[in-house]
Amino acid sequence: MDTAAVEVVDLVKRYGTTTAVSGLTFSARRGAVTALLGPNGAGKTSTIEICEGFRRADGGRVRVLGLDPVADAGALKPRVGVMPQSGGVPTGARAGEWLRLMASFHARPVDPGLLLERLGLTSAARTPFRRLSGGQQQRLSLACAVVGRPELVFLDEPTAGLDPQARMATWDLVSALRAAGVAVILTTHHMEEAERLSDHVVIIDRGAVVAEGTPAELTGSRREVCFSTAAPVDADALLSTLPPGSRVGSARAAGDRHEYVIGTEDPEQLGPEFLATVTAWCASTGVLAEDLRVRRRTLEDVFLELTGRELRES
Ligand SMILES: Nc1ncnc2c1ncn2[C@@H]1O[C@H](COP(=O)(O)OP(=O)(O)OP(=O)(O)O)[C@@H](O)[C@H]1O
Repeated sequence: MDTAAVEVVDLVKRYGTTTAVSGLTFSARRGAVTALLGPNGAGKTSTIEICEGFRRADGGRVRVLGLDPVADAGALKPRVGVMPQSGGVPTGARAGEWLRLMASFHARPVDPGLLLERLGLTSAARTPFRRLSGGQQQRLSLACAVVGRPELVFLDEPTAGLDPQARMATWDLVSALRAAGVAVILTTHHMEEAERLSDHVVIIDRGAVVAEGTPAELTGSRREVCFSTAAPVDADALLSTLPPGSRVGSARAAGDRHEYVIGTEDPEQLGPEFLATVTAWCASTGVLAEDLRVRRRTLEDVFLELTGRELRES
């Protein structure tokens, strides 16, 4: 079948006078990871909860596996896994027992013991949900979402608050789901998570899509030269020694340092010679460029350029 896993067209969601989602359109392919990336309050959870059938839209059209998430909820339930941002498990339920119960509702579940092991939860199998750490609760919730071998899973902020090891385990599981042909839709405000995991990134701000594409399409596979100095430098003078199309991406004071980002319009231009020209100019003007490096443009940079604001929480 060729239909998208999820199709959202002109979605609108209001809470009283707040418009949380205002005309949002995107689609997510089967067998691919789609990330909804945006800052807090961008409308990601509202969107995903409408797709899950938990909330009703005030406008627009949503199809999940070709069906209506509210009218066809019964048909979708066994085919779709949901990991909410929090909750979903009774506080007194023991982790292992709850997961086995969830598995029993499905015709061909994953072995709950293996899933617990994979997510580092084996030693917590007999612990009631309320006694699990926040990270363990999240991983149990993820296990519940995938135990029934769904065709599509929604993961709302799956790694928020996880330690690096648990985050890796979650990322590995998402990659394995994708390899098994599952469509994964996740929300995140971590650009690294979106970049590392996703085939398709939908950048959302104030309830609407501001850009979308593969991580490489969005960042343009661009590189930039960054460095910092103790005193301000004449960036225009530096630019005059660089090839046409070079530009100062940013020049700003950060504490008692001055930080510079130099880029090019044509990604091919930023090679070894470009870097040598920067360092030669620094040498000729007596500037010590500290923390000098060539880095790839990130989704964070893209978001900043598009909205003038930072993606990360302050
Ligand atoms: N139940 C609700 N009642 C009133 N306002 C709400 C409700 N849920 C969300 N909002 C508001 O709608 C906007 C979008 O919220 P939403 O949770 O969808 O964004 P988000 O991108 O998922 O943010 P976060 O990363 O913080 O979860 C915010 O301004 C939020 O305060």
